[in-house]
Amino acid sequence: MSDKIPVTVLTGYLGAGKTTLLNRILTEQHGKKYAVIVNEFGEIGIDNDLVVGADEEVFEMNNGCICCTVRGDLIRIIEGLMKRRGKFDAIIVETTGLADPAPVAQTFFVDQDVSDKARLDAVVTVADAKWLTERLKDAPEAKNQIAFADVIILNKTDLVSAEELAEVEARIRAINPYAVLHKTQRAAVPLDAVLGRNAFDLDRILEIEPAFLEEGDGHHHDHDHGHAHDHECGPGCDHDHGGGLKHYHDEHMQSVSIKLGEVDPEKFMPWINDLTQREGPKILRSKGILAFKNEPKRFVFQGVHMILDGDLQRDWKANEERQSRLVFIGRDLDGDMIRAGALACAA
Ligand SMILES: Nc1nc2c(ncn2[C@@H]2O[C@H](COP(=O)(O)OP(=O)(O)OP(=O)(O)O)[C@@H](O)[C@H]2O)c(=O)[nH]1
Repeated sequence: MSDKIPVTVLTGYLGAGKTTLLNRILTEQHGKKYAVIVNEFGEIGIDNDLVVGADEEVFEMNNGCICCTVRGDLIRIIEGLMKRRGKFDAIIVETTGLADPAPVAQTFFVDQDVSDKARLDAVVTVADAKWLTERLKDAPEAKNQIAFADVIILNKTDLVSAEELAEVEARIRAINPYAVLHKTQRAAVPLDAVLGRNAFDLDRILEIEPAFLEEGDGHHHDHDHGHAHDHECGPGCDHDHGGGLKHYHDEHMQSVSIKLGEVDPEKFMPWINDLTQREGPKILRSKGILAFKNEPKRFVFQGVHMILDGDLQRDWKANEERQSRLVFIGRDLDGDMIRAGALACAA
């Protein structure tokens, strides 16, 4: 048991602060070596590029339905890591904001090879104090992420009043009275609040999810995809949720990914500001790494609805192509309009 490698699953809805927390963990003086596995919604990997850390290795899982392709991918990556044992002290899995944590957590129990060598240390859920209340109404994944958490990081307390904070905390407690909860700005928590918790409690999960340990028969899928449209699970999906929580895949969620060359900041800044102000309610998440003309540093922007952040970060490396990449995630996005607007910012 004790020589099993601990795995921390980092979850939380789009833009809650998972990468912020991950970077905080990785930049702290910990003297440990972590393997980081990220799984991103959207065609162009941006997140893995924003994870800092010279010592860590970052592995990217495929996009897609976490219960099918991604789970196979997760197993494959972990098995690969196991072959190189001794090199890592722990594994951290950052799931997409749209992922249901159940199938990820389940992997550590139902897959024999994985469960022989790795143990789920804790599910850590980052919650956005500003937006969680809204998401609990329209995004079942957000609720499941809270329900499954052993540790909850209630982040972005700077964006809400004391009353709003108390309200969102009460909502969290109504779903999950057990998790240890930390209120933070910029996900500032001590490392030991998140790692090495030995907190995953299978009995509690079986109470809320009685079928958690049951592997499906490989054909039967009764997880609810949120609407009438039938979801085709790919081969290899052996995932079956019985009773307990409802599990959804939000198939209305789209991502628009754009690549272009150098960008003119004089065009880009007003465009992105205007776009996120106008379309902010629909754009749940936006992010990009931009090559501004005549600028040696990479400009990184991050948006959650209409709240935008952006700054110049590290230099472009000599061997790196000066390419701009943008991703927008949301419902009912006008992809053509967004794409045309972005391309018009070319330098
Ligand atoms: N105001 C405020 N902004 C924050 C805080 N923590 C993180 N952010 C910002 O929120 C945005 C999203 O943070 P990320 O850490 O990228 O969120 P994420 O959960 O990894 O996002 P996805 O992986 O896309 O789902 C970034 O612009 C952060 O700088 C906070 O405590 N307060």
